Amino acid sequence: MPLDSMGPVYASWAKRFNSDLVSASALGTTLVVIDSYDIAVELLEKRAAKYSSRPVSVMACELMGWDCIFAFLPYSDAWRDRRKLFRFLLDLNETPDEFYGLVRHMVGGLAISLAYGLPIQRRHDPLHMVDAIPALKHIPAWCPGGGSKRFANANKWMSGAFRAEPYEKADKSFWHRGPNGRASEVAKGRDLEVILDTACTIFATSADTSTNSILSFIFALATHPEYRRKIHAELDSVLADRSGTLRLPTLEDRESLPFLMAAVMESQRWAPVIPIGIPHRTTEDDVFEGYSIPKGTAQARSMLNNEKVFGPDPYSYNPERFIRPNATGKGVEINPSVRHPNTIAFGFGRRSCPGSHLAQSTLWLTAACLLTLYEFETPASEKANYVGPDGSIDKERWDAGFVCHPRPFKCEFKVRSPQAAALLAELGIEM
Ligand code: HEM
Repeated sequence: MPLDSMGPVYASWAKRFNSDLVSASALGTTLVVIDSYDIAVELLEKRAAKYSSRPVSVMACELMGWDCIFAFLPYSDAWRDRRKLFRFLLDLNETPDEFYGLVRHMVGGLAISLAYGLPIQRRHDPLHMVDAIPALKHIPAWCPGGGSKRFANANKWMSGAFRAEPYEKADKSFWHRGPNGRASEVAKGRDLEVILDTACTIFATSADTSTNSILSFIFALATHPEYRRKIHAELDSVLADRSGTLRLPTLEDRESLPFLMAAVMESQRWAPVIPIGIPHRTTEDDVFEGYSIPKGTAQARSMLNNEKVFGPDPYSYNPERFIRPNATGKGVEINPSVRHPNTIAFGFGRRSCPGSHLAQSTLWLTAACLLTLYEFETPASEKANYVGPDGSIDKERWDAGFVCHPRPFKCEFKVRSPQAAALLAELGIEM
């Protein structure tokens, strides 16, 4: 059973056995790999009452102390309570180089503000946890045992620090947030454990995932300058006024920037942040098209690199797979007949990602602002380390555990035009 690069391995099983449903057993646990969107919907959504628990991970929960993150809890009242409070907190807010650290800091700060209502300073925040995002990638996705106890102990302090330290600092913000005291009413009626777990879950689940999705996007465009140039032209046509003065993009611009949207969609597909999803676990025996799926079976997915869904060369970065000429024939638009990767990337049914809208907005807005202001590219001397002669990315470049991200890569940023420099100056950012 692979513990690394699971997405591509599971996809290769589906291909080898020519089946959208492949089962494997190890250490007394059965795992079913689903390689079809329709089957995932049928089992994980339509039969959600049976398919919404999680495999018990001794390593993650008991040894590392991550059971405070409700993403790993079985389907239970404890999970329901935390998930309800999570929704409330989101609604309330509505809304190895330097750049690695900056992306981490930005996303970590957003997560802390959401979870605890604390403002985050630009860098070197006294709330140092922002820069020490929990290493979700180390958590074995479904394996009930496994992993070293020494490693687990070394990580256990993190869940304590993530849970207790910021809460103490934010305590007041729960009781005083909002002019009508809505937060106070909701928070006061709940057990402190639920509040601590929910806030810590927001931070733990959003920071690592969003950071990695942004880093993958930067990596994709740093190694594919031809697409970056197309996006720059598109941004200029939408964001510059007649005199050439640029403005920053907003979420309302999404539809007017189809190529940028396709580039974002393709980076989510090409480098899935959670390549096999977080496995679900059945709580009752089931039968699907003659196959028996016993109680306790874990299900993982591997569909984002599926060529039946997304077309040929699924391991190549190619935003064009999502676009088609528009009605005027002069521009392009998103092709609605190709599946949107978000319908897979954020999971299925009752356990699907409750932060998906926030994650999508964060990724799109970061991508749009970065490209409006900067050019970035891997230095020519480094390129051969990342990209093969056929344009494909070396698989060794990915740290492909449970949560996937590009390994540290070199990337040079420069302000892309005098108009971009003027916009930065207007924003008060000194160059
Ligand atoms: C690119 C970013 C992200 C990706 C790709 C992602 C993906 C996922 C996936 C695949 C799952 C498992 C779904 C399933 O079991 O069917 C999940 C669960 C979860 N996600 Fe996300 N996520 C992202 C960002 C976020 C953010 C920003 C937040 C919080 C603000 C968040 C909060 C959660 C939580 C709490 C769960 C557990 C849900 C449960 O077990 O009930 N995620 N996410």
